[in-house]
Amino acid sequence: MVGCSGWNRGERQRALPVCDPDIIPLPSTPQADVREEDGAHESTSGRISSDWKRHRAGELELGDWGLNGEEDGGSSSGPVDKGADFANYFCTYGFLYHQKEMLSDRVRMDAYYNAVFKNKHHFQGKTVLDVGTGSGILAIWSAQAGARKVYAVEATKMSEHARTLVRANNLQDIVEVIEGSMEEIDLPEKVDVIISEWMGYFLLRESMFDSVICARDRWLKPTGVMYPSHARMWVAPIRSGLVDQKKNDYEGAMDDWYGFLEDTKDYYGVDMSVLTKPFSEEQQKYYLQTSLWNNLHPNQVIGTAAVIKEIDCLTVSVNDILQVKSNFSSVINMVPTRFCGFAGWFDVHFRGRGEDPAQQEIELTTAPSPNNGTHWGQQVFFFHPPLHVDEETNLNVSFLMTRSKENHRLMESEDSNELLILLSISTPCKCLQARAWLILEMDVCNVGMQQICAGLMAGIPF
Ligand SMILES: C[S@@+](CC[C@H](N)C(=O)[O-])C[C@H]1O[C@@H](n2cnc3c(N)ncnc32)[C@H](O)[C@@H]1O
Repeated sequence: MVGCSGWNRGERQRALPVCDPDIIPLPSTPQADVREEDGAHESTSGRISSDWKRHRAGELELGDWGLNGEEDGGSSSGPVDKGADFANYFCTYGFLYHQKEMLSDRVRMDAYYNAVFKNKHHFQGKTVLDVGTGSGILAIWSAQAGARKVYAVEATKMSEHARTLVRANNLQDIVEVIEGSMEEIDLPEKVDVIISEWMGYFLLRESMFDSVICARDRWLKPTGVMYPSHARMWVAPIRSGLVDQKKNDYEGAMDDWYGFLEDTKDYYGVDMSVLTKPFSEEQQKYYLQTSLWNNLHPNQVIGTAAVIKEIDCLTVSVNDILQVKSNFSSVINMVPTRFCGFAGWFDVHFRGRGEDPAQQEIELTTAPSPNNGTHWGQQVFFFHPPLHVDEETNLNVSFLMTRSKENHRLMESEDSNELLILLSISTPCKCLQARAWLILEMDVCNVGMQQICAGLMAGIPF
C-alpha cells in the first residue's frame, strides 16, 4: 500500500506513512502562522517551500511525484524492502527541486562551506568520501578545497545531475560520482575524510546516519576525519499558540462528526453513534497528540534547554543511536507563562579529530532563531491543556526515545500518578519509526499540585 489518503482533511492532516499505515502516527504538519499573546511569531513559512517540508516530514506519496513503486532508484540496502525504501525515502531525493531546497538553506550551506574552506588542511591532497552526494555540492567543495580524489556516492538518479555538475565545474578528474547504495558499493581505497549531510528532523530521522556509520567502518582510514564530527540533540519547554489551534481543529473535527452522524441516520437509516468514541480516540492520537514541525522564535522557549544526546561521529555505533535516553532538569526562566509542551532540535559540529583538529571549529545549529531558521525547524510536542507556570519552576524530565520495530503498536500506559499524554510524530522513512516517553515531574507549588507527570509517546522519525 502506498500511503493512505484516509487521513487527509484539508491541510491539517496528512496521509499515513507507507510502511505501517494502520498504526503509525501522522507526520508532522506545517501549520499556519499563529501569533502568541505576547506577539511571539511562530512561522512555518520562510525560504523552504512547503513541498520540501512535506517531504522531510515524510508526507508526500508516490503519486505526488508521478512515480510508482516499481521504479528502482538503485537505492536500497540491507533488510529493508527495496521498493518501500525507495517509495518512502529515496524517491524525492531524485528530484532537482528537492535538492534545491536543501541548497537554499543558508544556515546549512554556510556551515558546510565554512567547515570545508576554513579547514582546507583536512582536504588538501586527501581522499574524500561524500556519503549521499545529492547534487554533488559537498564533493565539489571538497575538490575545490584541494582534495586529490573525491568519491561521491548517491543512491538516486540525482547522481546523473551530480556528474553533469562536476563536469561543468571541470572537476571530473577529481570527483568520481558513483550511483549506488553506500552499503553496497565498493571503493578502490580507504579515505582520509568522510563528509555527509545526513541529519533528519530531530537529528535521527531518516536513519541516514546508519549509512554513514557503515561507510566509516568500511572506508575511513584509522587516522580519518568525520565531517561533521559531533552531534547533539536538545529539548526545551515551550509556549505556543498552535496548541490552541490544534485543540480547535480537534473540536471542529468532532463537530463535523456529529453532523455526519445526523446525516447518516436521516438519509441512510443507520445510527453510527457507537463509533463516536473510537473516532474521537483516533483524532486525539493521530492529530491532537501528534507532534509537528515548527520554526519557533527563541522567546517561545520558556526554560533552560537540555542536551539529551551527544554523538561522536567517529566512534558511535548504530546500537548507540537506536535509543535516546536522558534524565534532565529544566528551569522555567520566564515570568508566569503557559507551558504548552517541548521542542526538540539538534546541532552538529565540525571539529576534526583529537590529534588532527579543525583549524576553525564550525557549528550548525537548528535551535529556535529569530532570523536564522533552517528547513529542519524544531519538532514540537504539545500538552493538552497547557499548564500555567511561574518563573523558576523546576521540571525534571525523563526522556526515552526508541527506534521502533516495524508494526509495533503504540504503547499505552496507565499510572494513577501520571497524566499520560500521548504525542506522536511519524515517518515513512526506511520503515523505521520510534516512540518516545517523556515523563515530566514538576516542582509545582506554583500551579497548586504536588506532581504532574506527563508521558509522551512519539513516532520519532528515524
Ligand atoms: C540530505 S541529502 C544531502 C545531499 C547533499 N550531500 C547536500 O548536502 O546537498 C542526502 C542524500 O543522500 C542520499 N542517500 C541517503 N542514503 C544513502 C545511501 N545509503 N547511499 C547512497 N546515497 C544515499 C539521498 O538520496 C540524498 O540525495
